[in-house]
Amino acid sequence: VSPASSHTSPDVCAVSTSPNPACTPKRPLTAFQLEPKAKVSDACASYADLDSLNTKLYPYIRNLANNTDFFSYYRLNLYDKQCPFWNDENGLCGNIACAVTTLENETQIPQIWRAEKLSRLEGPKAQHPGRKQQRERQRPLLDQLGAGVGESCVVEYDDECDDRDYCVPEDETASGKGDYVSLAENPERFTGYSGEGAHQVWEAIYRENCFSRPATSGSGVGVPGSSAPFPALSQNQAQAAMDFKQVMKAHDRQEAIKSGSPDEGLDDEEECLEKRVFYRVISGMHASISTHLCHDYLNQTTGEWGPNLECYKERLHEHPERISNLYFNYALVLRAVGKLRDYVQDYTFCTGDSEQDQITKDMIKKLAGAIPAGPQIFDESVMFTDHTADGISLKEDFRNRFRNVSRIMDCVGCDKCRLWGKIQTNGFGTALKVLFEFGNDDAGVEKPLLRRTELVALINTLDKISAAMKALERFRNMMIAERDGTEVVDEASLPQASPAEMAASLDELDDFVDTASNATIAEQSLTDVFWEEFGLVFRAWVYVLKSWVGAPKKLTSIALSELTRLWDYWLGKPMRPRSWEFKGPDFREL
Ligand SMILES: Cc1cc2nc3c(=O)[nH]c(=O)nc-3n(C[C@H](O)[C@H](O)[C@H](O)COP(=O)(O)OP(=O)(O)OC[C@H]3O[C@@H](n4cnc5c(N)ncnc54)[C@H](O)[C@@H]3O)c2cc1C
Repeated sequence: VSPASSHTSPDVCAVSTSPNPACTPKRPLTAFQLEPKAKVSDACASYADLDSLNTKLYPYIRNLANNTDFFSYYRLNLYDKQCPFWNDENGLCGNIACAVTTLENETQIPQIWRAEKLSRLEGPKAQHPGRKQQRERQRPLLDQLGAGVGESCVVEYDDECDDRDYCVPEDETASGKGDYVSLAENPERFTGYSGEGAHQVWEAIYRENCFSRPATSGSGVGVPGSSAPFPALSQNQAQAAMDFKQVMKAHDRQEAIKSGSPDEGLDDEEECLEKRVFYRVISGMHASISTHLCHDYLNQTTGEWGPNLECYKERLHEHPERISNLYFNYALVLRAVGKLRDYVQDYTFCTGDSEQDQITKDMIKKLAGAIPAGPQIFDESVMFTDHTADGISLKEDFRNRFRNVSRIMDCVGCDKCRLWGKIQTNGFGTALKVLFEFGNDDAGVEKPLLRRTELVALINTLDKISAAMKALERFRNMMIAERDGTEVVDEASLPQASPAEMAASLDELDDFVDTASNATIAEQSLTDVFWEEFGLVFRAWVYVLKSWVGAPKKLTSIALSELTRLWDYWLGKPMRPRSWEFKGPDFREL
């Protein structure tokens, strides 16, 4: 299956089973849905809500992830695990030499820019200490990460596995305890990893983990069964949900017939919310990775790092559904972090270092407290309400498949990509664990323990999505500047804070928490809607007028460009590529 065909969004069953009125029924995904006020489908907040929340939280999340010892080091087994899915013998390419080869003419570019070099981990590393050293707790990492690092915040004390995990725990094997690496020194950015190796991994992630029909469960690790639809809803609600599902299916079928594509998969009753959510998590993670690599891109001509607008256009701007999936992930992970508010109260972040422990705890408590409580952003309670006939729950199937994705990460042939791939799958796994195993805020549910690596992965995953949303904002400004021929007004680069600045940012968040705790995501009044529509119409008029005014200049440059091409042709030279194209208007430009 080619990547393109296997990755079309399985958004075929827009089931609105949600009892939460803030969750609107889902429409098929189009660019229209990226209008700021539109709700992110399957989540409960709009793009604008999430953007404004992120503007407040972003510097704070950055600080937490990058400037606390607890959250800026990660333990993982990066080198000793074999890809369990393929090897060279069966003809599929899975080794590093094969995967990291795609910069053209590697030998002619300076060593430092070569993919192999770019993909390597940097900074200090420390080996996981033995149990005896852990027990003594006096600098158990023997200063390997540097003298200034609070080691009691970084070391993960070995404990038992929990069968409610969504990921393969990093300390799974007795022999491979892994290394500690600095996340701040290994930012997620362009590495040059691409080609067959990278595609194979993405394909495996999408293909091996797509939920199959009950009768053909062979490809994944889980065993999907047939689920009874909507047993947790009242009869009327269930009927309404079924009716809605039928209407959406009929619509999708019509669309498929119109577009001439086969009706494959549309009759699959089992293709619903949870399965779509699974796809969206993966695709949103892929979109976040693409955003980071386009935003922190190496220009191999100048040797400078910076945003690459063409990369953004190709991978994201032209695929609004990918951007939508990234926003969806933000809503999901944010909701999970918000749910940790009470949990972290008694959590020990740094054994023996009460000052650092308190700072870290305060920061995460404030962050969790600033996230609107309840299902205003994401309502997990509508998921996993049904059970399969043979007792295997959809949740278990979902969990198994997620574990499989985290195993596939061992097949990534670039160290830095593997590091961030593993962290993010662990981060999403932890978010799912918190959402679906922690009960709802109260309820006396016994909460499973979260390992240090899980918390670190969760916060760093949130940091990655949050930074990706900021990068997308910057790209949007660059697009507008390119269109209008103006300069981009660049925001300050990412914050690097000292402890004093961190304390100040705590105060700022305090103010925000006060406002946020009273606020709900506001329902719009009729007047708001009127002015919003009015503004839209007005901006559309201005847009059309501007286009008319700019038309003579544009037509002249098109004519010139075509004449130059004709001249090339006349001289028998290779024709230079067209510098213009036809494009419909984009709602985001309004
Ligand atoms: C786990 C992992 C981590 C990586 N981390 C990095 C990194 O840190 N830095 C770096 O430079 N490279 C990284 N890569 C490589 C990078 O993701 C791309 O594979 C590479 O840049 C080649 O890009 P491409 O344009 O060929 O398409 P790819 O991104 O490889 O995508 C393959 C196909 O998937 C589909 N697709 C793309 N995006 C989406 C989406 N969001 N949702 C659904 N379908 C989609 C498209 O059909 C596309 O043709 C990583 C790869 C993996 C597997």
